Parts: sequence; C-alpha cells; structure tokens
Amino acid sequence: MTALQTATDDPLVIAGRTFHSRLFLGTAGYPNQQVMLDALAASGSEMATVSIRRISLQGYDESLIDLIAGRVHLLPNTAGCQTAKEAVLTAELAREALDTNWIKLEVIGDRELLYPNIEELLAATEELVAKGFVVLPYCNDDPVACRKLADLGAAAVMPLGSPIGSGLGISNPHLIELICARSPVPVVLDAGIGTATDAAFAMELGCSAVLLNTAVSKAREPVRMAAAMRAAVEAGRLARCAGRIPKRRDAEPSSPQLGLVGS
Ligand SMILES: CC(=O)[C@@H](O)[C@H](O)COP(=O)(O)O
Repeated sequence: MTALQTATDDPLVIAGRTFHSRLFLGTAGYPNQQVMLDALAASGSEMATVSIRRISLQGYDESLIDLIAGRVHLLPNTAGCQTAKEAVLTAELAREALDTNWIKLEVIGDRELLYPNIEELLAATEELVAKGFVVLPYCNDDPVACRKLADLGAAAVMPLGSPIGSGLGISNPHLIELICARSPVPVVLDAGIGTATDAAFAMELGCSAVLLNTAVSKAREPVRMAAAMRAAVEAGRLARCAGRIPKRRDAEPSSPQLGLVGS
C-alpha cells in the first residue's frame, strides 16, 4: 500500500455504516436551497442532519428531503425537544417519515444556552436504544456523561465544542481530548465550530468526525467554507494519525550542528 493510499483509506464506521468523509453537515440556515445543496456537495459529507420540526413547519419541503436523501444519509435530529418524552416521540415520527432508525438526539435544558439536559438525554437514549434506534446524542463536553451514554448503547457521542451557533470553537480542548481517549464509541465534535482551524483541531484532539452547520450556512460564501471544512477535517485527521511532535520549551536546531562554518 502506498503512503497516499494509507492516507485516504481511513473510513469511519458507526453502527456498521461506513463513512469515507468524517464531516457531517447541518442543513439549516442557508441563503437558499441551492446554496445548501452546493455546500453539501463541496463538503464531501455523506450524512446531513435534518430537523423534523423544520421539515413539517418551516417550508423545507419533501422534495428537498428527497433531493438530499438521494445524495447522503439523512440524520434526523430532535432539535427543540426539552424532555425525553418529546425527543422519543420526535424520533418515532422521524423513523416513520424518513425511513431511518438513526437519530441525532438533542434534549435541551436551556433555551438560551441550548445546553443539553443530561438527565433527560440519558433517559431518552436508554428508551430509544431499547426501541431499536441508532442513537447519536448531542451532549456536554463531560467525560462522565459521555461514558454513561456509551454504556446505555449510544452508537457515538457528540460533545459540544461550544454553544450551538456561537462559532466560539472548542472551549475545553483538554476535556475533548480526554473524552476521545476514553470513549468506547466514536466521538463526533458537534456545535460551536467557527472556522476551519476549529474543525482541524477537533480531529487533532482525537475526534472521529465533526458535525457543523452555522459556520458554513452563515459564512459569506457557504460553498467555499464547506470546501474549507472538508480540507480541514481531512488535514486534522491526517495530522492526528501521523502523530504530532512533542512540544518543547526551548529551541532545537533542525539542521545538523556539526561542521558549522566559523565553529
Ligand atoms: C446541525 C445540528 O444538528 C446542530 O447540532 C447544530 O446546528 C450544530 O452546531 P453549529 O451550528 O454550531 O455548527
């Protein structure tokens, strides 16, 4: 196998489904449908999140869902749910409407911060796993919560980098690194990505993938930013696999010191 093949032959497997792209994209907030479709293509993503509420209430019509579904896997989410009961109902509606048992589980504990309600999230995860769903919960950057979710059968965990839509990047890189090091299931960094360096950093910390929306949909040029995110996720993954050099406090010459002119 050549070095290039080694670099590109690096699929991600979640619940038995293989992904060649480690970037998942949200579909909300684009200037129009065509820009969203072009951004999706530029991102190289093989899975896109869709909000069940948005489909039914906000004009993201079925033809668009059909269009996306022809290109990528759909990952319905339970955005806006505040209790386990609401989230389970939304997941069941999504399974009926979109014919998928995959669900991105969001149970929000605070409408302003959009932070997860961990108790409700754990309860919903347990119930949905028992009902046969492939559950990908959006959660805090908390190693204990991530461990509990994995123990309950989550197929991946999706800790936040920073609040949804904030573009603040990764607030607690140390915690994300710890979660990645300990997690028995893939870790997908979800929310708060602001630009390409954040996405590359997530991968360098050991994340298996990145899920983002606002950084692309609200960029001045969403399609170009989608391409940037694709390159960033690939670069971060390659760097992670290649192994960064240890950090040093002092300088170390990169050229040989023997035979210096003037020595
Ligand atoms: C798309 C999605 O499912 C959400 O989790 C969220 O929108 C992602 O966060 P950002 O918009 O901050 O990338």
